[in-house]
Amino acid sequence: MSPRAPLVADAHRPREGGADRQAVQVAVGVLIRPDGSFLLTSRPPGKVYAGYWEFPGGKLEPGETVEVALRRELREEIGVEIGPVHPWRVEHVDYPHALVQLNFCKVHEWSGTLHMHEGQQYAWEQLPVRSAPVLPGTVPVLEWLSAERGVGWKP
Ligand SMILES: Nc1nc2c([nH]c(=O)n2[C@@H]2O[C@H](COP(=O)(O)OP(=O)(O)OP(=O)(O)O)[C@@H](O)[C@H]2O)c(=O)[nH]1
Repeated sequence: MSPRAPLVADAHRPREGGADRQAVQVAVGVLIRPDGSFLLTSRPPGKVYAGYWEFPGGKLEPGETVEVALRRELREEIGVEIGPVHPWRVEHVDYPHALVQLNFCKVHEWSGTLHMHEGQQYAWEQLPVRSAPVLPGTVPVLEWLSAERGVGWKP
């Protein structure tokens, strides 16, 4: 099966790194509470798409697996130690600033108290989400969750 074509964000803007740039690997956590609510965080000031809402996570460092990177990112960014990591979906997004491969993982167990170490905001969300705007690469995840839950919702 051929890989799905990347989602293209801000198509009118030039692509940094040219057309054949390598995908940057990103580990992303979908933290889900027993009542089905899930955690969204806002991108910190100073980063691309600052203020946009996303699932917490970040880029893999050299030699890291997705799981190792996710554990590190969630410890660093939101102050929790996560339990089992369940790989869920992979998505490519072609942004002006980078081509990214988003490795979404579900997480149902964690310890520690949420603490936003980078000045983010957070929200435990249900569908349809109230937080806005949502990062382009995050929108499909909300559609997948809607489909899984049988909730008719389009952004
Ligand atoms: N964490 C996260 N990143 C996402 C999501 N959707 C999405 O397109 N991305 C993209 O994936 C990339 C993640 O990079 P990042 O800047 O958050 O990673 P990082 O924390 O390692 O940043 P830094 O080390 O550059 O400061 C960004 O290009 C971001 O736009 C999402 O739901 N969560």
